[in-house]
Amino acid sequence: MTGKSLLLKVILLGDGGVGKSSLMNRYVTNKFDSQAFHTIGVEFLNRDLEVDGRFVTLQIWDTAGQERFKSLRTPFYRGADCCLLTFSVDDRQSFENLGNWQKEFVYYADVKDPGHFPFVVLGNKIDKLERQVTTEEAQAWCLENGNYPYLETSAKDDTNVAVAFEEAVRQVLAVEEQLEHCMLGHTIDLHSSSKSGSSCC
Ligand SMILES: Nc1nc2c(ncn2[C@@H]2O[C@H](COP(=O)(O)OP(=O)(O)OP(=O)(O)O)[C@@H](O)[C@H]2O)c(=O)[nH]1
Ligand SMILES: [Mg+2]
Repeated sequence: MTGKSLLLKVILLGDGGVGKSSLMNRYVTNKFDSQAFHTIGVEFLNRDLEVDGRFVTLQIWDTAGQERFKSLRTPFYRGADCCLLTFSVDDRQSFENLGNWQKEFVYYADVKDPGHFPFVVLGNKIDKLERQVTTEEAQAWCLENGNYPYLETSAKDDTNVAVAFEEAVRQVLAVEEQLEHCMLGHTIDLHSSSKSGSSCC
């Protein structure tokens, strides 16, 4: 266990109305507003947590999903450590737009290696009875598009909300550990006569 707290920026993206602000507010303030207003631009809240013995300050950036606010949200993508691609299970269009959100993020965050960037997909509003997207098709999308973790949440009922943010932290820490491992591999390689040890990057 390390005593130093790590600041991680995670960003919530997805269509207007899927529940991004509700997820952030449920996680940070444990409140739910059934009459929430659309977000204009971006807002952020912090929460401290401990995941697998690591102390983390999670800086959660909540963005406006409506198309007319695109120019207000995209400047805030840079520097994100993890992207939560969010849709609502009762809104098929929001699921079909996941790929556009992924592309928008990669472009404006200037992600150099999208294949290794930690995305997590959230299917929100699972408390609703009338679903338009099944768990299986969401899982299939995640598998095909980068083997991303998929979690089904309800900001209303507080189902899997903490689990979703903890998963985001785990994904970032896993990438960080992989990088450290690669750097260690290179260090060893420099002092070794063999060419092994640098194949992971
Ligand atoms: N039943 C149910 N309703 C939810 C849930 N999450 C959010 N809502 C409702 O869905 C509506 C939209 O939620 P928001 O959190 O404002 O959605 P958003 O993604 O932030 O929308 P934008 O800010 O426009 O991008 C609100 O009326 C919420 O109360 C949920 O898990 N279940
Ligand atoms: Mg919002």
